[in-house]
Amino acid sequence: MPHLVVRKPGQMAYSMPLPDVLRIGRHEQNELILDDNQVSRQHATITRFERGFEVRDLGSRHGTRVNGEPVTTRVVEAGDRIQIGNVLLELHEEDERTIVHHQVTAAGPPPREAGADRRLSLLFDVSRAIGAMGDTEVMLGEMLSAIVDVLGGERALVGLGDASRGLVRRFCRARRGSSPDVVLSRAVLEATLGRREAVIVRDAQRDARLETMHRERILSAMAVPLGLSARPVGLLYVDDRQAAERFGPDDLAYLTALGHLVSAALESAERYQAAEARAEALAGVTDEILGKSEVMTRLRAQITKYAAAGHVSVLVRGESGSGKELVARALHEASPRAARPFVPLNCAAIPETMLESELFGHEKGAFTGAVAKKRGKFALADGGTLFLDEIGDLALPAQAKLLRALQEGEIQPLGAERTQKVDVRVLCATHKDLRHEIAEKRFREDLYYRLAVVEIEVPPLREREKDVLLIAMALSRRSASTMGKRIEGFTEAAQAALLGHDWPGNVRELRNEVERAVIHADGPLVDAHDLSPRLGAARPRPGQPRGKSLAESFAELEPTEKNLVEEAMSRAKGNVSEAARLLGITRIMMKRRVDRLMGGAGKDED
Ligand SMILES: Nc1ncnc2c1ncn2[C@@H]1O[C@H](COP(=O)(O)OP(=O)(O)OP(=O)(O)O)[C@@H](O)[C@H]1O
Repeated sequence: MPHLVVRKPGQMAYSMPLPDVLRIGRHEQNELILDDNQVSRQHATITRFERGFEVRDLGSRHGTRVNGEPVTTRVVEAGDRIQIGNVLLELHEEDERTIVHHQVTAAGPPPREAGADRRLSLLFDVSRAIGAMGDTEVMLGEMLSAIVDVLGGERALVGLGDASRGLVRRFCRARRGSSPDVVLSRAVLEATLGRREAVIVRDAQRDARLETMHRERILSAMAVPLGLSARPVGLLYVDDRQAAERFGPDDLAYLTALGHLVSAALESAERYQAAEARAEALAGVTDEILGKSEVMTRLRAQITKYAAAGHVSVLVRGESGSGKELVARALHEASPRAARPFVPLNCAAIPETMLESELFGHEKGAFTGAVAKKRGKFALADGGTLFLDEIGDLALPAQAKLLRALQEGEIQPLGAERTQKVDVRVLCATHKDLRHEIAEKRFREDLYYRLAVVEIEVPPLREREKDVLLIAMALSRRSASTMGKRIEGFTEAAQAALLGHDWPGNVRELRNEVERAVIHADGPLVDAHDLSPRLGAARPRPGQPRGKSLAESFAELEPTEKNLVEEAMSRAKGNVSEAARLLGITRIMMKRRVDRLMGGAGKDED
């Protein structure tokens, strides 16, 4: 069958069967559309006649050449090269080669033949499946079945792998009644995975080199490499054991287009899975931070957001024991620096004279007592995160040095002659109001802006009452398991005591309290008497300001009570029993209140 190999510069060469009349040009009505600015809309024709083919130029602007010569009409035969614009057309009488290799590029020819609708619908289904970002395995399975159906092959396969490892995963579908156990030919693997070429085997039995195909009795096959970037990720393959010449160059072009879609799908699935794994890892990090209250949910979201910006300084504010360090650790662990060290330093716990050496390190003999060289926290945290707790307690001279280190991105150990570059993310925490400290000239404003690029506020436990029992429950289970005990929960009295306390020491105090209670508990439930006596006090009423005695608060209820009693008496037109009914209390209780609050103004109907 005579056919034409079409070679466009920088694109995949392909071949097409020659019809009786082939119109060539830029216009869509042509059988061979060449999108090339040197090609006229109706450029030339190739027409079959008895003894061969004739090329005719249709008055094109840039002309038609055969074997380099400009022509108006010319009889052409196998081996002739027709130049139209920048495109070279080669005429072949028979398919001399059984294997046609093609360079793979993004473009392929439009399939123009019967069955185009089914092909289009397969393309549509595949692209839709990819858009849906569903299960990749299901998508591949469906696509392979459709390839078998649409291209008329026997078996279709997606193999994942590369030239060095071979195929590490396979997905295969076969026509009904055929086995999907495909043994791939080495020639196919070398072409697709090794050289990244598409390959078509038109009649394997005519090529003695294709040993595996002979053995497996495969007659026709096609394969295209998968992978959009330079990295090959596998191949898409289809074969047939019943017929030679099952596939033509158009089929190969079509398979190439499908291969591009599958490659895109595989690459986005890979990115999607990596993103999911990262999100899961992040969730694991913030899971450590217990609490389901709205503020804690917001806090976890902030951590995830700020962690991603792996260089931004964060100031964590909150009362002592509220979880500031826990937040800082989560910020580190969820950040791209997670594999590098997290180095904490409590600025309040280090004597002022030692602070500089703690932060920046010192050389041997830098000062009295410096008997050996020491690396500072900055150097230890290189590539990772330095957590400066109680930053509000840092003395002014140390603040100046810290600012310089942050500005320059380098440190100078005490006694060292040279500075050294460090890549450190600094996270800070404080229970102090740094703006107040700035106003009092105890904290440098420029350092504050450097450290507090973003701020996270950890709320005190008393403001997230919802979390108290939840955290107590989780921590009690944790403590119990380390002590080899079983704790199922807290009695109602114990719960009331936990909720009644206002936790000035925050979660740290709650953790200590729970540990203590678990030690004391005899059964599976922690009771009120297992808790420390200071938690035994009755629960303050909601909204009761902290620090007031119960008696004081109770006294504050009197005006409200008086208003309600007067209102009820007025509506009941002075009838005590009726007023009592309105307030839902007994007549005697009402009478007492009327006497006390209204000076016995009510009518007594008795
Ligand atoms: N939301 C929480 N979930 C679970 N444990 C918590 C939570 N908040 C704090 N903790 C625990 O409470 C203890 C104190 O927390 P952390 O040291 O982070 O507080 P802090 O605010 O940094 O305290 P300080 O200011 O005194 O250094 C730690 O054991 C920590 O694990």
